[in-house]
Amino acid sequence: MTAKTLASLLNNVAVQRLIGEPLVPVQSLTYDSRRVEPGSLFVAIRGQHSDGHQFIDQAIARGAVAVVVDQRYWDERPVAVPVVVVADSRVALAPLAAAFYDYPGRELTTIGITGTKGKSTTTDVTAQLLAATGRMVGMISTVDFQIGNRRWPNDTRQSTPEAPEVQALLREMVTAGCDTAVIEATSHALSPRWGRLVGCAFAVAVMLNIGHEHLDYHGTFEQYRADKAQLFALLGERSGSRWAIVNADDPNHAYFLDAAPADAVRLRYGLHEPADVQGQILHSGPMSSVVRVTSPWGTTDLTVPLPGRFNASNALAALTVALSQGVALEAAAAALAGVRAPRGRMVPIDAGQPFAVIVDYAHNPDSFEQIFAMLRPQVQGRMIAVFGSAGERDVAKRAIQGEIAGRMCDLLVLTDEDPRGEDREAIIAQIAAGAERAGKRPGSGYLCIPDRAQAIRAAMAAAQPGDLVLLLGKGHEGSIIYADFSLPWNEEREARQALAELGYHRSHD
Ligand SMILES: CC(=O)N[C@H]1[C@@H](OP(=O)(O)OP(=O)(O)OC[C@H]2O[C@@H](n3ccc(=O)[nH]c3=O)[C@H](O)[C@@H]2O)O[C@H](CO)[C@@H](O)[C@@H]1O[C@H](C)C(=O)N[C@@H](C)C(=O)N[C@H](CCC(=O)O)C(=O)O
Repeated sequence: MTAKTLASLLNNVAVQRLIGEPLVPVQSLTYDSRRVEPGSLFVAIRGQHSDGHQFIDQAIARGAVAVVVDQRYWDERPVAVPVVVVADSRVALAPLAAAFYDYPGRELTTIGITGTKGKSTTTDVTAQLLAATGRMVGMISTVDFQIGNRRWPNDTRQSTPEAPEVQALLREMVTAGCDTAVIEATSHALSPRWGRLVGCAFAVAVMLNIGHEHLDYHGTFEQYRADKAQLFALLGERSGSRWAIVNADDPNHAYFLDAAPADAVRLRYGLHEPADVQGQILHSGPMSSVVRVTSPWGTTDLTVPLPGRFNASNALAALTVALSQGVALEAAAAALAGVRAPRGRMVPIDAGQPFAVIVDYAHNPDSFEQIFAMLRPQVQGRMIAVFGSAGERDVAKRAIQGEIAGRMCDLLVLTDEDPRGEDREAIIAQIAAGAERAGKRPGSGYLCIPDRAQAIRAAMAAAQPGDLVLLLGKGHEGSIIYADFSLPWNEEREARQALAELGYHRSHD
């Protein structure tokens, strides 16, 4: 980026005082002193573990040309470079970043997707759908980042990264020729306490569903809902057309529509309640579903190559976004039939075998409950689950996972997840204790096979036509961590390999 003056970055920032030269040129922007380079503006943030204000000297030593401090935490100590005192430095980060990167969101059709469940999948599916129908798409999701044809894993440990990362990615998208950005918008990111997505100039806001989650952060359900609804308020940053898209099946949908600017186009999609884009499930299986869609743009039958009714709803959300952006219904339906699940998220593995295989990242009691409850009604045969539990992490959950899986599945194959420094057999024994509580017995109800490759093979060998084999807990992760080494791992590839060994080779799923 070309240098900007400090003063030119402060337009939408609640500045209380500016001490020193306002026209100092700024070459980069960071909230981490360890990433400061000569010419950086360092934004000091008080966090949960440390206070960025303590690293101001370190930042200046590394070449920071100015600092932004939070009036609540700055001790007024003299600083050798210009200082901007703001009301809340965490909140200042997004407007600073948007200004620094020259508001790239305004040059894109920015699409924000929020909800409690299904954000990553819907973000990915929407990006795939728009790309397949001719858009040049960028994406920011928990699993991957994408700019045009380039895709790489999101290693930030955040679903919605901090504002400087978001704005830098959006600028890269513009430079690469993208016209559209699909952004997974978490409640943390949207919360006015953080406001990471301020400045994105959203053209489309999508609400998938609202459950009770993250109440430790938001305090109450009402606050959680209000924080998520910020996405719809952010449509107000956009000049020109904007769309507010909600799931009519969620009882909170009207609340979200109310948060959107009065002139935003409002669209509801739904499988059950009356909606503009109305879906009716004609068939729903463990690996795919067929949905009849009736909409102002016409009627068609949609093949959704993703497991579960829940994904039929997510697909309708993606379809509604595409329709709002002028994609013809038939073209959108054809593109949807070819989408893939994001890496490790409910990925059906179809090599032509007579039983279903799904790879998913589910690795805690909550996600176990959900995935089993969702898939159970769709499985004619038995449900076989392969999973483990992480070493050196939450010990209490192991037996609970075993108990839930024992209650809801027919056969469990207990194996390694990431044993780390712990005894792998001991972890498995703790899971097995939970399975025993649910009435499972070794041999008939559960098998203990620490070697994950062998465990997958044992599950496949046990599967009969109509059964479902669920491979859980690894998802997109690229390794199994042991005490002294990491075993490179690719669950999808391992599943395909195991199926190939049984004689099932079809690869174009
Ligand atoms: C728990 C939490 O909210 N953590 C966030 C927080 O970290 P923290 O409070 O621990 O930061 P800290 O270590 O105390 O440091 C405070 C400040 O000093 C800086 N620092 C620190 C050390 C140093 O040498 N120099 C320096 O400048 C840090 O860069 C930081 O700016 O501040 C960091 C910088 O802003 C965030 O990156 C970090 O997000 C972490 C990675 C995180 O996990 N956040 C979660 C809560 C999150 O954002 N989740 C949402 C939703 C997830 C969901 O829906 O499931 C998401 O969008 O991912």
